[in-house]
Amino acid sequence: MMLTALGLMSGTSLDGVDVALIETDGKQVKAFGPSGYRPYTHAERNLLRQALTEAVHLPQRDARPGILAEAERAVTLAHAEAVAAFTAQNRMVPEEIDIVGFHGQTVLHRPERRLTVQIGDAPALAKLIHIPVMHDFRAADVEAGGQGAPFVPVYHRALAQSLDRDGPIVVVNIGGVSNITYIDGNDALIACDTGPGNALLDDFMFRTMNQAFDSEGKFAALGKVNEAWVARALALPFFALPPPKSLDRNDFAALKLGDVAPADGAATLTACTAAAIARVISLLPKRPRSWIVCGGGARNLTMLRMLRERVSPASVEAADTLGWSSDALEAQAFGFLAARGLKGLPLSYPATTGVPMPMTGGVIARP
Ligand SMILES: Nc1ncnc2c1ncn2[C@@H]1O[C@H](COP(=O)(O)OP(=O)(O)OP(=O)(O)O)[C@@H](O)[C@H]1O
Ligand SMILES: CC(=O)N[C@H]1[C@@H]2OC[C@@H](O2)[C@@H](O)[C@@H]1O[C@H](C)C(=O)O
Repeated sequence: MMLTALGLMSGTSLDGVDVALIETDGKQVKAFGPSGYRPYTHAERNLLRQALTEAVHLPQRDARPGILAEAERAVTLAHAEAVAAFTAQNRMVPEEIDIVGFHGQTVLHRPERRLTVQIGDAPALAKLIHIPVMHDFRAADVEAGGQGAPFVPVYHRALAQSLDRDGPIVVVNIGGVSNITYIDGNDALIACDTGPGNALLDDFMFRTMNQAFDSEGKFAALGKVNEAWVARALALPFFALPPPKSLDRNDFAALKLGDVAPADGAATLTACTAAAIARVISLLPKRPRSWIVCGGGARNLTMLRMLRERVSPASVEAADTLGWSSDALEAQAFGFLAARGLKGLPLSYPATTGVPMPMTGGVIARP
């Protein structure tokens, strides 16, 4: 049975809520619907940054001490507004949407402690938008000993099935953190986080240039890469670990550039992200022939160039050039995952998160 699923994603970049509609049976994507975006206000972004700091000490996933309760209310309301604006703009009524996939906002990710925390009140959201809401996608996986991330690989696989090209293919998501899905026919689905995405670069641009990000990678294009610094960063043990593996947004926050010219710093951090993605090649069964890039990093032309240089002679394309949506892809993925969760299909596998057996997940809150 085909479902109309609305995915809601608030990623580690803390920029806003992505909304996307898809029609799917949880196996194939019948159609992409419209998508939308509700940016966080400055106040909300600050609140989320504080929540991330406070979450470091969380003992369990349902605890909301201090500012976390306020941050959770803000996340829930921002998502309710995002859905209301989306349905109004597309002249839809709640009855036309079968299920909402609500990722929430990750504030802490510590799979080694069997702990991953996404804030957002799904029962409250369901009541506000009058649609059943699936949430807590990562919890069952982490409880069973999995990494709890990445979760988009099953969606990457569904999209890649419609492509007519020789494998292996890698789909790369460059968000706050970067992750990859390796697809080689029906035989292999391997996934992991690869290292930093845009988060270190965004934080650096904010500190040195008072800008939220390096638009199109124009600033990094003016700088010189400190290759020795990149090589030292990539010597950290995480990069040599085989997949599956995952990261918290702030796992590399201690990587400091020291005293550098801002453009050189931006170039070096951009190169670090590209090099960390390319580093995964030696951990995969075969050398990928084709790289498809999605997430906000796909708009960073310097990032794409640096990745191209490092994975050559394989091709590197932005997902949009294939008719996929770089921006809406993760939100679509959580709509797709909600449909899979409703049907009891696996969301994660031993080779995507390290969970001992294919695992379904998600919890439903009804209005
Ligand atoms: N035009 C652009 N030029 C360069 N970089 C951009 C552009 N637009 C967005 N980005 C980068 O992409 C980031 C947002 O990416 P995205 O929305 O994929 O992240 P996310 O979903 O929050 O993260 P994650 O995948 O880690 O959950 C921005 O913070 C910025 O660094
Ligand atoms: C714990 C968590 O929220 N992880 C995010 C983060 O952002 C990118 C990368 O790290 C990925 O593992 C994951 O998001 C995507 C949507 C995923 O689960 O596939």
